[in-house]
Amino acid sequence: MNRSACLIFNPVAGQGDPEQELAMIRALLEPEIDLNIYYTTAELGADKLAELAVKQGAQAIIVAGGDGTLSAAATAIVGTDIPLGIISRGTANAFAAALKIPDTIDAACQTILQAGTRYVDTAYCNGKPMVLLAGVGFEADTVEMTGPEAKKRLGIMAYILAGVQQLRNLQSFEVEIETDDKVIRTTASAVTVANAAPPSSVLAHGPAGIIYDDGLLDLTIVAPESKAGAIAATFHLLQTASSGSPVERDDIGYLRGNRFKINALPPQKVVLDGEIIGTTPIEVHCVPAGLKIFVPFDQAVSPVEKLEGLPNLTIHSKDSSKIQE
Ligand SMILES: Nc1ncnc2c1ncn2[C@@H]1O[C@H](COP(=O)(O)OP(=O)(O)OP(=O)(O)O)[C@@H](O)[C@H]1O
Repeated sequence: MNRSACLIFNPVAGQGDPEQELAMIRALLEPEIDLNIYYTTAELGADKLAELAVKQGAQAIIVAGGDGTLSAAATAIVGTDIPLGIISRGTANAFAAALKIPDTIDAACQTILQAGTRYVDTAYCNGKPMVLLAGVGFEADTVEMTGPEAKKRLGIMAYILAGVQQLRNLQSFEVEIETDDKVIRTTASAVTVANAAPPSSVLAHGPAGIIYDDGLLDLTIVAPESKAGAIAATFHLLQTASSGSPVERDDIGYLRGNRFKINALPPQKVVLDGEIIGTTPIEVHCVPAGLKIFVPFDQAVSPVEKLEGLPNLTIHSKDSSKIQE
């Protein structure tokens, strides 16, 4: 019997030809997977469609769109244990880059067909699901300056150009960061809390590598004192992001934790997985192993437990004395 999956397809994502892209996805997947195809519309987003797929008991959910579509769908999928297939068709495709999964349609479909999966952490920021990162300050201002027209015209360059423009009027703010065991106060231009981050999200790359399955979040504080310092700090972060080594500058700090409360004065804009969600304060906490995603074979992790299917199975949780059947 064929596998089955719900395919959530955004017909306006990215700069390609959606009809051709859908035809390619169907040609690659349908010989082995029965697809139930849902199209996103301006009114009916990927979050609602993924919610419907979960309710209908989908065996797997495949999302074909940009980061916005993926992020919305993830809202309904976190914690369900339904495997998520990612077919990136957007501008930045930060999810694929951060989670180290292929970003071409062909390779993404092959990855789904191979059926290897692994768990990745997710997080919640002010009650909203977060797969990648929350940026306070500089990054949020950059995203706000990058309009849809510029994205269509320039692709990823639009973000870089907005970032360079933003450096000209670099603002700093007072920030208070609270973890489970300490309160940190400093002056900063950008604070980024990352669960996973592509190399292009340079402001997230203070620590040596952002680990997306360690049950922890990585926080980076960038606090340059001048425009020249900001350029030098950004360049240093670019290097550490590509080499996987930690930063070594006084104006960049980092720490790991499973939850952070961040307050800023004056209040700062906040970008969550590429979308502006409002202003500080924010509270972010990690959801260890919140999503199960299809990954290429060399990254797939064998499950550590398989009990379902055993006869007369009951599992007693020692914590809550709950019985799962
Ligand atoms: N049928 C549709 N018509 C108009 N807008 C749509 C439709 N389906 C989804 N959308 C909108 O598409 C946006 C999400 O697009 P998405 O982020 O996936 O692609 P992108 O902008 O090309 O990529 P990226 O996020 O990488 O820049 C959402 O704002 C959503 O409301």
